[in-house]
Amino acid sequence: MHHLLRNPEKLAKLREEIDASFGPDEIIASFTKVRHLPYLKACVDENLRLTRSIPYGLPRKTPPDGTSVMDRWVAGSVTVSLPAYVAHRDAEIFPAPEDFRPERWLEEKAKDVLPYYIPFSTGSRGCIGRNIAYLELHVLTAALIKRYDLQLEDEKFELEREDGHLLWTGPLPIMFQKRP
Ligand code: HEM
Repeated sequence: MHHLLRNPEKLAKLREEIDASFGPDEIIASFTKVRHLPYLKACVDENLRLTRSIPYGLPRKTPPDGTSVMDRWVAGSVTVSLPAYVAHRDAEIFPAPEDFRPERWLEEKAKDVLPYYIPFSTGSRGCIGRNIAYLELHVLTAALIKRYDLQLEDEKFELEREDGHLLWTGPLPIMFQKRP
């Protein structure tokens, strides 16, 4: 929500898509309905790219006989990790990586970057709750944007973040006004 409020033209574009998909009496649309909204999905993905929930690289151990990691040989039983922060800000993969640009997920080459997109980690220990997370993020974001005009109290407001096991965010003072 913070990214959207800092980028009002993206919020307006998203609202247009959401308004067109809700029926006149609908307040909360079903996931079946909102899951296929391309710009909403792009905003959720762009948010997860920029705001990783785990601030450090999740540790993995190489197999006892060693293995090759990005064309480099790494000995056995060595702890290796790739923080999502680093992968998601590689400018060769995600040009202008600090910008909140949902449009990048709608481009033709979006599928090519998926191996570098790891908000839920990957492999056998990857997040088993990712589908629930997508469901909640889609339904909640769509419902809030449909129902309220949202505005930051101070448009230059910077969100505080604190690294722990998870990344904690500080308060986000938003003004809500019910839409007619
Ligand atoms: C935006 C929301 C979420 C993010 C970004 C996220 C991210 C992650 C990540 C990166 C891991 C991998 C940990 C590792 O590799 O060591 C993980 C694991 C896990 N997540 Fe999530 N998660 C989210 C939501 C959820 C939800 C909603 C649930 C449950 C309803 C959930 C349940 C789990 C479980 C049980 C694991 C451990 C899987 C295992 O070790 O086999 N997560 N999550």
